[in-house]
Amino acid sequence: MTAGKVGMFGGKFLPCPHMGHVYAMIRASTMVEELHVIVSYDEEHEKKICAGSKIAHIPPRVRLRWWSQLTKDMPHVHVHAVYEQQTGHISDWERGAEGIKAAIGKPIDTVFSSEHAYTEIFRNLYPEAKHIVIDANRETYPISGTMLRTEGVMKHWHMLPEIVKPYFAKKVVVVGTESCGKSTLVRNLANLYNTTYVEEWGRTYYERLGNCEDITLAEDYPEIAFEHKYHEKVQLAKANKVLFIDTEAIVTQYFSILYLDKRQPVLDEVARLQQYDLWLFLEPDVKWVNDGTRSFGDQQVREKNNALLKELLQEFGVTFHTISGNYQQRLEQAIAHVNEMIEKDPPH
Ligand SMILES: NC(=O)c1ccc[n+]([C@@H]2O[C@H](COP(=O)([O-])OP(=O)(O)OC[C@H]3O[C@@H](n4cnc5c(N)ncnc54)[C@H](O)[C@@H]3O)[C@@H](O)[C@H]2O)c1
Repeated sequence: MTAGKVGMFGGKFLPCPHMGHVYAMIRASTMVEELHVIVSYDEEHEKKICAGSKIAHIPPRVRLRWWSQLTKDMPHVHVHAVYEQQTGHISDWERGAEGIKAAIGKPIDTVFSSEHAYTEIFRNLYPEAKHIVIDANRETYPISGTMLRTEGVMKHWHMLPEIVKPYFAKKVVVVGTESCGKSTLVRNLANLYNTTYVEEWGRTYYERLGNCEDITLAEDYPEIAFEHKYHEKVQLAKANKVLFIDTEAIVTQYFSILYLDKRQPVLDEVARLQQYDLWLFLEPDVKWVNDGTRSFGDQQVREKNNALLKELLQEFGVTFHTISGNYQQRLEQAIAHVNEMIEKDPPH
C-alpha cells in the first residue's frame, strides 16, 4: 500500500537534476499512486543566480526535458514546468503553490523534499498534505545545485545523471591536413582522459570502398559529414567529461575542394551548425607517412593545402590553437590546452 495518492516533488533543479534529485524522486515515486515533478522557474532570477557562477543559465524547457527523459518509463510520474516569480518573499511560494495546484489539477496529499525547514511552509501551502522528508542529511548523494553552480559540473561529474552528461561534456576537435598525426593524437588523448573519441569518418568510408582515390564522388562528402555527426552524438552520450573528435565538416569541405574542385553548400551549412569547445590544428611538420590512402605528400603541396584549410577555418570564424613539433611536443601542447579548458569549466 502506498502512503498517498497524489504526490508533489518540486524544485528549481538549476543547473540540472542531479543524482540527489533522482534519488529523492525515485523514493517518492514508490510512496504515492502518482507523483508530479515540478520545475519551478523564473528565468530572470535564474539568470542573476547563474551570472558569475560556473554555469550559464539553462532554460526551464531543457530542465523539464531532462525530467521527462528520467521518468519516461514511469507512467505514474508526470512532469510540469511552473512559473514562480522569485522576489525573496514567502508570497512567491504562495503564488507558486497556486500554479502547482493548477498544473496537477487534483488534490495533493503528499509533498516531498529533503528539507525539514520546508515543513512549516508546506503546512500553510498544502494543509491537506503530509510532508515526507527524504534524506535530510543528503547522505546518499552529497550534492546540491549550489555546489554545481559554484564549483562547476566537472568536479561533480559522477553526481550527474547519464542523460544530463552529454549537455555538459566538452567537445575537442582535432583538424589538420593529411598525415599530421591527427588520428594517433585523438586516440592517445581519449585513452589519457579515459573517454571516448570519434574517428575520421571519411577514412573509414573509403576503406570500405577499397581506398582508391579516383573513385570519390561528390555525394560522398555530405554523407561523410552526416555520418560523422551521427557518431559524434553516439560517442558524446558515452563521454567522460570530454569527447575527442577527429575532423569535422570544414575539413570534409576542404577534401571536396581538393579532390573534386567542388565547394558544397550543404557542407558549409553543416559547418555553421556545429559547435566545439576547443579546436586543435595540427601543423604538417611531422614526416609524411604514406599509409596507402593519402595523396598529397610533397612538402610544398602540404603547405599550400595547410594554408587553404586555415583560410577555410578562418572564413567560418573558428578560433583554433596550432600544435606543432615532434610527437612528444604535440601531445604535451594538446594536453595543456585540454586541461586549461576543463579547469576553466566555461559556460556551455
Ligand atoms: N511553491 C511551492 O509550493 C514550491 C514547492 C517546492 C519547491 N518550490 C520551488 O523550488 C525551490 C526549492 O527548491 P531548491 O531550488 O531549494 O532546491 P533544488 O531544486 O536543488 O531541490 C529540489 C528538491 O530536491 C531536494 N534535494 C536537493 N538536493 C538533494 C540531495 N542531494 N539529496 C536528496 N534530495 C535533495 C531538495 O530538498 C528539494 O526538495 C523554491 O525556491 C521554490 O521556487 C516551490
